[in-house]
Amino acid sequence: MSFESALHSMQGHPWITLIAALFAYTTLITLYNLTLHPLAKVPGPRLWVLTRIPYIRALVRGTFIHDLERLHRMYGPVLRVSPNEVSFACAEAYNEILQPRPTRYFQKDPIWWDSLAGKEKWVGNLYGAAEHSHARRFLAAGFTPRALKAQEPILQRYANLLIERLGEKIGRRNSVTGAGKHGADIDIVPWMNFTTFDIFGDLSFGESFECLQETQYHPWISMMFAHVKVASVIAATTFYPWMNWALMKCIPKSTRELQRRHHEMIKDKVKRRLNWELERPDIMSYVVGNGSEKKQMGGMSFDQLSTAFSHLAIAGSETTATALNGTINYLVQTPDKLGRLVDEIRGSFTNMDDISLDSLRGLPYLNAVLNEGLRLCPPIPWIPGRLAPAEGASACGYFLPGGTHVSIQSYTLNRDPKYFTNPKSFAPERWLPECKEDPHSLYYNDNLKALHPFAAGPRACLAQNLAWSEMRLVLAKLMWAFDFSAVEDRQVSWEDLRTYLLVEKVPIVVNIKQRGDL
Ligand code: HEM
Repeated sequence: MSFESALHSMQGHPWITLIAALFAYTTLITLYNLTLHPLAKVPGPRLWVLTRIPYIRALVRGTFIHDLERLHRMYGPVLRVSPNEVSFACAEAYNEILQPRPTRYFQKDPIWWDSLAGKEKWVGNLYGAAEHSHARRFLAAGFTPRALKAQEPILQRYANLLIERLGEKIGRRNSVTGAGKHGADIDIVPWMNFTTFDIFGDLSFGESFECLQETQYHPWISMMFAHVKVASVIAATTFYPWMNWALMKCIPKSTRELQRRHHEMIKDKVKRRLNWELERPDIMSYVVGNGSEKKQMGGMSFDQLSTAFSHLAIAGSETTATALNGTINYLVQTPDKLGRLVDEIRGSFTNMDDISLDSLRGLPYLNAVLNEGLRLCPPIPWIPGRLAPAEGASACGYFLPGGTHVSIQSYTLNRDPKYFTNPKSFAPERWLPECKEDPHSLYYNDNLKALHPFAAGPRACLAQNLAWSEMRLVLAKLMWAFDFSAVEDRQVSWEDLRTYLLVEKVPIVVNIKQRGDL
């Protein structure tokens, strides 16, 4: 049959025509994506290159970082993960993508950042360079080393409260079970979150979330955790507007109402804080001024200020808590490292009250342990959502046409043997200065500069000083006051945890007892 007669016989059969047209379209798109597309030379698995479905499936199932690690190991550090998205697992990407040049600015991708943060803008999702740096300047003053020094009493108060409450819990458990010197098996995950949320609440609103006091999550925090999982699904579907529309329709009215009420609660907290006449060197004071010297709120409206602080609460608490959870989980599974850390802390201080932020900065093993914890358990395991500039740009040797979606896989990179010897082992020693000076050291060739848990460039984490201070203080006081050990049959493998933008919460149960020698 000739082509004309085939066409002729289709007339009067609209379904056949439709199916043939779809088939022809799909074949052309497939051929284009594989051969003529500007990203055709970037390696990647066929199914991912041709459609976004495997990508969305991985996000929804929480296996994204593990799937991408596996694919990067197969295809290399630059990977095409959908028709128009490239994932990078090479250290240069932090510089080439996150450090803007006059002719090259990878802006944040609204697909990701609007779904994560909502339409109301704050520093995390202001896309233009100028508006972002304006907003960041106002907040940054509250996170400088000088500001932190003034905030230290607040950090100390909650670290001490954590030790007190844990001590009570161990005591109560022992009196019930009669376990005495065996201590108690405790899930540390909520405890780390209680502490970091309470610190952030006090530093921002002048009132904690009372988690340590009540030994339970504030309902607002539970809702935020649930939202992060949902946001990951929402972000995944935003690539297909119809899918996103359908999903949004499925969100029950009651959930929207809950969100609205919680937003109102944050507004109330901000309102109360704004009415203070007290001089107080907290984060909010740098934005709104102190006492009678109220400023212009950094040019922000009241709603913007509330939105900013409601996002900061999660950016600033969940991340630090995850790093601590992951680090303690690795520590109890490596008793020799745990012992060395305990010796360093207990050998450096006579009283717990002597432990100060200044003194902790100089403890080499503590800092090495935390760097290693951040390497293996990065609280933000991948830097999602950047867009190649309209004129296109190169990164890690590949040209990316304008509008290409890009991301950096920190989790994959941190476990790459090219950068770290025995990459899956928890080895704080690699961070000690003596390893870098001794060519016989196992870790001499490690590329420590490949680690960027706080990202890089003008949008790098605004509060690295605060995060480091909290992590050092909480870990040091825990090690000073208690003896930790693993609980048989309750060990968690960090590599098995699912990730929905943030790492899933599973109980990390460890044995804690009052230190015996006090
Ligand atoms: C261990 C703890 C923390 C880690 C690993 C961490 C990591 C990061 C990373 C990777 C980014 C960049 C995200 C991106 O651009 O895609 C970021 C941004 C940010 N972080 Fe953190 N963070 C931590 C703690 C905190 C704390 C305690 C706060 C505040 C109280 C905070 C506030 C912010 C803010 C405001 C941004 C956005 C900065 C901007 O867009 O200019 N973070 N953080």
